[in-house]
Amino acid sequence: MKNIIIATKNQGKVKEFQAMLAPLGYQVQSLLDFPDSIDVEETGQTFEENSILKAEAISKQYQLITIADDSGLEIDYLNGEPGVYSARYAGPEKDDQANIDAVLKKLENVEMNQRKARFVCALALSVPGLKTKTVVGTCEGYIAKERKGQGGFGYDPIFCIDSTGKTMAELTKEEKNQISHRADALRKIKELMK
Ligand SMILES: O=c1nc[nH]c2c1ncn2[C@H]1C[C@H](O)[C@@H](COP(=O)(O)OP(=O)(O)OP(=O)(O)O)O1
Ligand SMILES: [Mg+2]
Repeated sequence: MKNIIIATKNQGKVKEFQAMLAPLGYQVQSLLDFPDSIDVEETGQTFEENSILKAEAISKQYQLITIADDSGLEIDYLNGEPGVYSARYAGPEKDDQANIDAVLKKLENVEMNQRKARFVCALALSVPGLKTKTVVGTCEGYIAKERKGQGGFGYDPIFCIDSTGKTMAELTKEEKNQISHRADALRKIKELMK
């Protein structure tokens, strides 16, 4: 059995990594299983920098193979906001509903053709003693005018996928894990893990 720590406390991410990595024979743990894990401040300017900070701190603390995920939403009309501030867009409480409200408010009266956006996921793979590797995955879409769907987490209820017009929250778990930014990044990092 191959053990791996996902350096996240986000339950939504944990479930997706478990669903995507278990079929490959990985035993996935997260920081929810390590209550004494150090709190890593996300001081980077990019998703990639933040993913490296989180992966290296945790792989060092436990001397285990670690993947960290730093991800978020980039909205063209807002010049890439909320970007690396996605989790804290409406304040330090990291409240998904308040974050969605903040985005919808900023895009009030903005036409459909100007609501283009993408989810971005940077993954950093840190193996004790080796140089950290990173990959970036994306998923293109646009911001809906209102919430739709019950699945997923974070901004999923207002993120429409280009091809279907459904929001990410209207997809099944299996569908999301085929097309998401996280799935895209994971496919790339699997190549590096071979
Ligand atoms: O598939 C997704 N579907 C919807 N929203 C998403 C997704 N992926 C990231 N997001 C949003 C959630 C949060 O607002 C931010 C991540 O922030 P980010 O710092 O990477 O994660 P976090 O603070 O929740 O947990 P942690 O740092 O412990 O991994 O982007
Ligand atoms: Mg975070």
